[in-house]
Amino acid sequence: MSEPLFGKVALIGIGLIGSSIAINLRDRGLAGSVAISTRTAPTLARAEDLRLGTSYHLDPAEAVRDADLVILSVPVGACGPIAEQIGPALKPGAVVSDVGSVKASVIAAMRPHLPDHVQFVPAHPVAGTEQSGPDAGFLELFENRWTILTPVEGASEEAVARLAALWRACGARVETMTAEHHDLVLAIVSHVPHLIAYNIVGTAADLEEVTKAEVIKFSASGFRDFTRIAASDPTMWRDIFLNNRDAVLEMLARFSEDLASLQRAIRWGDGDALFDLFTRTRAIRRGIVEAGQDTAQPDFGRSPKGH
Ligand SMILES: NC(=O)C1=CN([C@@H]2O[C@H](COP(=O)(O)OP(=O)(O)OC[C@H]3O[C@@H](n4cnc5c(N)ncnc54)[C@H](O)[C@@H]3O)[C@@H](O)[C@H]2O)C=CC1
Ligand SMILES: O=C(O)C(=O)Cc1ccc(O)cc1
Repeated sequence: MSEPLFGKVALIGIGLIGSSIAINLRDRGLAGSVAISTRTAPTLARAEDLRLGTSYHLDPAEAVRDADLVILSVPVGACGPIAEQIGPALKPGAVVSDVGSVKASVIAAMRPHLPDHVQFVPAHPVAGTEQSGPDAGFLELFENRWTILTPVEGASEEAVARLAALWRACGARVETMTAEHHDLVLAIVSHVPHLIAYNIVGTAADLEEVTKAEVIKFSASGFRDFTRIAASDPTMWRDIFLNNRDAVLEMLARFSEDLASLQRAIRWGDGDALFDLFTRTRAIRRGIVEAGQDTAQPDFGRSPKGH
């Protein structure tokens, strides 16, 4: 058990990420009290059954009253409207954060609604699974994974350091960068790969000459990995693509060019071009494994609860 890092923490949204944070706060003793707010009564009741917090509220403004730290764990498109709801109820000096997979548009949507007397430190734990909802969370989710902080101008160093300490106490490694750079990096390492997975599974599902039964029966592990990713939450991913539009389109343009050159290599029987690329990409994979960044991969979809 650690010393509580914050007195009262308010968690708005209690899906995979919110519930994983709640479990960390509870099991590691990181908060004096934890107020939970979510949109629907059944989800709130489930959070209470799971003992994820110490008080439960349908009204987010009620949950954030007197909170020292507020974390929004909702689809990125919901962050602006929630900031508008909670803005007037925030305590002076409170740290306000989120966990959204896109940063610049979330900051633009939230900032106008936050009073000057709070410290806004947006964050993104780069850790997750394809599961969602309050039952999906688990203690180890953030273990050895990166959390990226994108503090806005004017946030105090003390607020950034306190939030970083909380994420480290959850087992995460912490890095700070601008929101724009975050969005570019995540477009290539997370958003475009998800789009590729949604696309290939959709393509396979629409084939006429290959039946769905055959796709399931003969799916090799590569295709199965795509289906896991393509099972990710539709609302969450719709919001990510709508909110990281420019960076995703930029990376997709590069991707399409490279795909066209692979197409050409296959058409013209250019085995050297294929072999050279596959050799380079194999080295990248080995680098990831050597850096210890593959450790969470086997857990994805196989959390301790057997998800
Ligand atoms: N799932 C993942 O692997 C990761 C997700 N994220 C980010 O974390 C955030 C939450 O994602 P998850 O926990 O996976 O989602 P989730 O679907 O498991 O939970 C979302 C929560 O937000 C609430 N919610 C949904 N729409 C709402 C609205 N319009 N107004 C108020 N509340 C609403 C839901 O009731 C639920 O409590 C998203 O912004 C996502 O981009 C970040 C890292 C990883
Ligand atoms: O399940 C997977 O493979 C993921 O990639 C999880 C994930 C989804 C969204 C994020 O912003 C970060 C991590």
